[in-house]
Amino acid sequence: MPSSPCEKEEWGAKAWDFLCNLRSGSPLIQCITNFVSMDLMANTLLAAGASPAMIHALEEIPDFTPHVHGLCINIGTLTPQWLPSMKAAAIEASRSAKPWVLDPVAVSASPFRLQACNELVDLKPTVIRGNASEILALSNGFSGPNKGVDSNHSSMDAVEAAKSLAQTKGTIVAVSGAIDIITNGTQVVGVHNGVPMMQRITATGCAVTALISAFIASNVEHPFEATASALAVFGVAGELGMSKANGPSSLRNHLIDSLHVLDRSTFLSHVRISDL
Ligand SMILES: Nc1ncnc2c1ncn2[C@@H]1O[C@H](COP(=O)(O)OP(=O)(O)O)[C@@H](O)[C@H]1O
Ligand SMILES: Cc1ncsc1CCOP(=O)(O)O
Ligand SMILES: [Mg+2]
Repeated sequence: MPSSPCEKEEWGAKAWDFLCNLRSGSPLIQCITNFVSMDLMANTLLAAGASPAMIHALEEIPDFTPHVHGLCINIGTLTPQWLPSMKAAAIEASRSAKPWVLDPVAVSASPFRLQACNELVDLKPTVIRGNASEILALSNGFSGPNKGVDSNHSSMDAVEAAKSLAQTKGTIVAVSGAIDIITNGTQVVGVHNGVPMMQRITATGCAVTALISAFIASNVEHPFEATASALAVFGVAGELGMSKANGPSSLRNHLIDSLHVLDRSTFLSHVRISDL
């Protein structure tokens, strides 16, 4: 549904303010993530103005996690050895009232992964962000053949699954895709930013999940709006980067550069967030 000019301006201004809060506060974000995404995730957080720390040893969680502003947990290269760290960090974040985000990468790939994800969801993430196939699988408890870490569904196919997951688990759910969907179980918002070539760079989904962690850590009173804002900022950076890129490899660099230099008027002229 196209947004009215007033609605568009309100969302744009809000999203820009949330980015300013992130830049001025420079939140410390702990990421327990897959080996593929560590570099892009850390560079995305730095370009946005946050401070990333990829710290995942179980022995370090009690010392380190109480001091972070936000936490990002991503099961992309999950092994039984990593799961206890993820759970301990999630428990510590909840105990110290720090927001945290779960990225259920390839959740349907195996019963082990689905079970691990369900256990993490029970630890009450502030936000779950996945692609459409992942949110459909997590919401429906489906484990079976899918397209690995990539999606073979459109985000719009997962609106009802996302709402149901948000309602039953009491969390915010974000489904990325051509239109990013954000829901708390009742309200549903769409972000119409980004370019299709973002799917041709590995770990862009992981990176935007980390960016959501930084946005909600910097705007703790408004996790729903901050989640939509993070997706819009990342999408706009992708659009600006695409105007200079020749393909996925240069887009990756130009997206990071665009995120770093993003200014208010450029952002406001590109942002497209609306109620669905
Ligand atoms: N067709 C598309 N058009 C515009 N942006 C897209 C498209 N597909 C994905 N994106 C953007 O790429 C980023 C990664 O999303 P996605 O590819 O769905 O995640 P994942 O890598 O976890 O599968 C998100 O910011 C999303 O908005
Ligand atoms: C390719 C791959 N394999 C395991 S994790 C991973 C990265 C997935 O990144 P994204 O979910 O952002 O596409
Ligand atoms: Mg992903």
